[in-house]
Amino acid sequence: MSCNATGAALTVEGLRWGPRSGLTLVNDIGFAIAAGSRLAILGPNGAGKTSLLRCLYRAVQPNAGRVSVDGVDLWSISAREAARTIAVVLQEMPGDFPFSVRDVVMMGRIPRREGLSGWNDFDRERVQHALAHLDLAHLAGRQFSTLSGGEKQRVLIARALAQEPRIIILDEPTNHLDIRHQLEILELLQTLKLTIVSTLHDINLAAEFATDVAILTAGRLTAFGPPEEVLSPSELSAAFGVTATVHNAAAGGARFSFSLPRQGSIS
Ligand SMILES: Nc1ncnc2c1ncn2[C@@H]1O[C@H](COP(=O)(O)OP(=O)(O)OP(=O)(O)O)[C@@H](O)[C@H]1O
Repeated sequence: MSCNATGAALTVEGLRWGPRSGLTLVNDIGFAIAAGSRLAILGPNGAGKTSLLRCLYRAVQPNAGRVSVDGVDLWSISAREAARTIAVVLQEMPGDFPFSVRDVVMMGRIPRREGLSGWNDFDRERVQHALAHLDLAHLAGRQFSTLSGGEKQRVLIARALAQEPRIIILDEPTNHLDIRHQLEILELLQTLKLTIVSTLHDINLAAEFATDVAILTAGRLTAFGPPEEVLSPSELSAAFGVTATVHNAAAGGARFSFSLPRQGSIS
């Protein structure tokens, strides 16, 4: 990753996807974010957040609608070109993965390799840079499978950076992380000039991290916009079926607490 790398604009129009006919998990979704934005996708379990992400990084082809990066339809370019543009950090981590940390980060360079050529000095330099950026240089020789959940997560983010993408898509990147590492990872992502799209379950973290927030409910986009507009008690209460209370809104740093509603208090 070059520290001077820039993000790309992402536009989603009329997006619909389901794994089989009669089952639609992503339903008529549309939004646009500018280059360098950080979009947090929120919503209850099973709302379709991961399914939407899969459409955004070209893991599945939409049944309708389109996803464009800087105005170019993601399905009009090759898979390799898409992989050079979009890096993905997923929740699932293979348990038995016989590679060193350096090898795993090097895998990020695969879409950038020419033909069957081996790694060159530039690839090695990019990997070293990504390792240093995530404070992983001291773990470079360690077997990936021996790392803690938080360390693995940092390695996967380093792999994404080594890819030199314009957009990074992350599925619950703060899972497995203690609060300090959660804040560190989100701060690191904030310092990049790339476009970031991430699902998050922690609404307070999302409020601090995101420039744009999307709320998904039952496969549909029910709210989209800047966090100060979208993250309201009424919107959150409706989406999650809880009672959301806002604190410190006047100080500019809204914080929410949540409780189960008393019967009849949520429509
Ligand atoms: N290939 C599939 N076939 C059938 N159902 C699926 C498939 N993929 C996902 N689902 C179902 O679709 C719904 C949405 O799944 P998805 O993983 O996108 O939700 P999510 O919002 O990411 O959930 P969570 O917050 O729990 O991770 C879930 O009920 C899930 O079980």
